[in-house]
Amino acid sequence: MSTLEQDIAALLTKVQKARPLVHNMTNVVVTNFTANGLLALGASPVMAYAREEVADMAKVAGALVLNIGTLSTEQVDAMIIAGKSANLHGVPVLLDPVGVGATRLRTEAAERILREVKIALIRGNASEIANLVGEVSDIKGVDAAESSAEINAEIALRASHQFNAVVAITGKEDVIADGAHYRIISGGDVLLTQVTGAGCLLTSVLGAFAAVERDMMLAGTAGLAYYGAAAARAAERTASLGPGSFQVAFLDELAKLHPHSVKGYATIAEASSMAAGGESR
Ligand SMILES: Nc1ncnc2c1ncn2[C@@H]1O[C@H](COP(=O)(O)OP(=O)(O)OP(=O)(O)O)[C@@H](O)[C@H]1O
Ligand SMILES: Cc1ncsc1CCO
Ligand SMILES: [Mg+2]
Repeated sequence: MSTLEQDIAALLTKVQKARPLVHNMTNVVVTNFTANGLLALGASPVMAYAREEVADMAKVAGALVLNIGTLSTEQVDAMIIAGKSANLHGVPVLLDPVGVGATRLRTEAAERILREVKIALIRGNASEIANLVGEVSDIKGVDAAESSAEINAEIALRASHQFNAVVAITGKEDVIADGAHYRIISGGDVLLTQVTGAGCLLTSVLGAFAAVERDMMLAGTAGLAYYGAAAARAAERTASLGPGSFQVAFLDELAKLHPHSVKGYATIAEASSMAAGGESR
């Protein structure tokens, strides 16, 4: 195994042993799926929203995940309280900017969160991250328009500079960037697009990895690779049956993940920044 493969394998074991508490402030569509997905992975989910308690919950969590999928102004106020508490106590904060660019409320909420809270990792689809960096990109509700991995890598690098955070853009291929480098992770299955909240759960899964690893580029890479591998494994068994069977099998595969599960099901390609030629190493 390469060093990176060894590092991400060690991280999966760490998540499974530590069972990190992930505090999710997420949307009403995906709440149950997110909790079950985190449990399957081996993490401990908690959802807490009241402004009176979020600072206390974020303080004791391993990671805080902010997801604006069904936001209200009151909820964003509470997210900022939680985020500031997490920042104060060294708890990594992740942002899923669901539907940014689709409405002014969403765009302004994401901008406000990024201004007032130090975000360690942002994960969104191509349209969401493009809109965050001020690129005009088609967004239909919460779903992304088509984009290529190379264009996404460039946008992720830009976003990571702009927000001083690691940025993951997911889609057919996932990219993750830390300002200087990016990686392209291939895995997953198109059936994930038929399961609502596949992206939202992924952000929370990245939260579980971020809880046990301070290097967000490494934590994010591990989360993307294992998530993609679990989906590919589930699709192998259930693609002919449809999205319902796939969703169940996917949860099962998250629960069955072991350090070697990525091999043959997801690949990680490493590259330096586009300015340096974007060569694979
Ligand atoms: N065409 C595809 N083929 C394989 N995997 C895919 C494809 N599209 C998305 N995925 C995978 O689906 C997961 C969710 O990514 P996606 O970009 O669809 O999130 P999203 O748009 O935020 O989803 P949602 O809003 O439903 O939560 C990722 O693991 C990604 O790799
Ligand atoms: C469908 C949907 N609408 C708002 S959030 C959400 C879940 C996927 O992001
Ligand atoms: Mg999403």
